[in-house]
Amino acid sequence: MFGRQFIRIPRLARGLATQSGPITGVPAALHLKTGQSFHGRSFGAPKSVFGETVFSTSITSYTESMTDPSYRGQILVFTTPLIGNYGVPLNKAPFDSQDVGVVLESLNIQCTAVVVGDVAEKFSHYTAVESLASWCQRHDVPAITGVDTRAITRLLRDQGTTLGRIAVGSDAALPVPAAHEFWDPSTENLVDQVSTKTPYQLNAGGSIKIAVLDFGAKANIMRSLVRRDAAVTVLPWNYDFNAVRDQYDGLFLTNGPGDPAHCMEAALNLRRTLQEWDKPVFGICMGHQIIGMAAGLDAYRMTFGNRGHNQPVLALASSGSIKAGRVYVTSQNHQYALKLDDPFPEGWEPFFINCNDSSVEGIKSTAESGKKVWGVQFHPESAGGPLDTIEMFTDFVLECKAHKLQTLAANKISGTATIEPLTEPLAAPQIAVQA
Ligand SMILES: NC(=O)CC[C@H](N)C(=O)O
Repeated sequence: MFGRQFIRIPRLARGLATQSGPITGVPAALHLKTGQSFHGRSFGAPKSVFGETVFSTSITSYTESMTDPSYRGQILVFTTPLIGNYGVPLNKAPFDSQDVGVVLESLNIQCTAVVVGDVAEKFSHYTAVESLASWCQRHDVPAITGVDTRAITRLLRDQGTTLGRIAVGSDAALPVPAAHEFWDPSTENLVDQVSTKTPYQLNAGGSIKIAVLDFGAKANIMRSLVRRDAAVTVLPWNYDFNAVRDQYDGLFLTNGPGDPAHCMEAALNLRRTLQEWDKPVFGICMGHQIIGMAAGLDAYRMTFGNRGHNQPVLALASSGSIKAGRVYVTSQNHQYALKLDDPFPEGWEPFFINCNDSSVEGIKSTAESGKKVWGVQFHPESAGGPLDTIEMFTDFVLECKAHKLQTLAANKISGTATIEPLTEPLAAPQIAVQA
């Protein structure tokens, strides 16, 4: 009914559109450990890889998702059928006090491979410098198009996250490998592969000092702290923060890939911190799981992880900008969760719960505990949005400032320090959602 003339691209858009890198036409397949195969064409690196097959329901931000270190070891299936239409930006920013050296979430593609229904062969965006295909090829990441991602998603939604293989070229015609041949990324400490090896600083002149334990941080977490005038010191995931904690006004624990059980060392260090130190602590995703483990909760592997930018969570308690009884739409990427123990460990309470599957989405220290500790399973800073909970960063920074002021005032009374004036109120965060 709709002839070609009705979907013609206007002249201007045609001018902006750029040819993609080559879609090779080489055969490729997704093989699942459960025996199913999906056949399509390769548009990425000409090699075969194993990984954990997961799906994301995000409609935008394929570039942010693919550079999120939490996707390490995973074959990422996008449920949105057309991927690649706005290309890939130049992933470099000045490494200075205002930014963290990258435009996306990290410098490299972090997922093991991508699976899309229909890769865009032309792209158009004012920041784009290359196509999704050429980006994958340059980063040696296999990618497959022309498969029924709806069927794959329905399968994963029924049987849960499944180990898989992207087979490219002649491998695509081979039968599904034997079960024991599939590589299981959860057996490895992936955090150790993506965490910084040496400490580094951002925005050294900031008005409060935050230590960040890096489990595989998304760059937008650092930006969200720096934009609120925090001086940020990024430490390796297993750094013993207790040795340096007196220098800081707050502690932040980032997201990160894989099974949190591999990071028990960090949870035990944190347990001591929480017992002996009363400054604010905030954790996101893996960081939230580590806080929970330090508090005595168990983490478990979910059959169906949550990945996408449309996960609704219900606040069970009020704190700062968060109001009990409200539902917030959040960005998520996780396979593990904290158990909803009843009763919760003393001094702790559930903060958020997922509206779809009732999993724990956040915990916090109780008012009676005298502590200021929060962990959330979702990503308040999500670069692809939504930003419903972004003000949790402001809450954290303000709590760090308030604690600093109280300590200085107490020391002044005891004659051991002078009071530094608080800097002017925090400017409204300037968060630009990247295309
Ligand atoms: N984004 C994250 O930090 C993920 C946490 C953990 N790797 C999980 O899958 O649950």
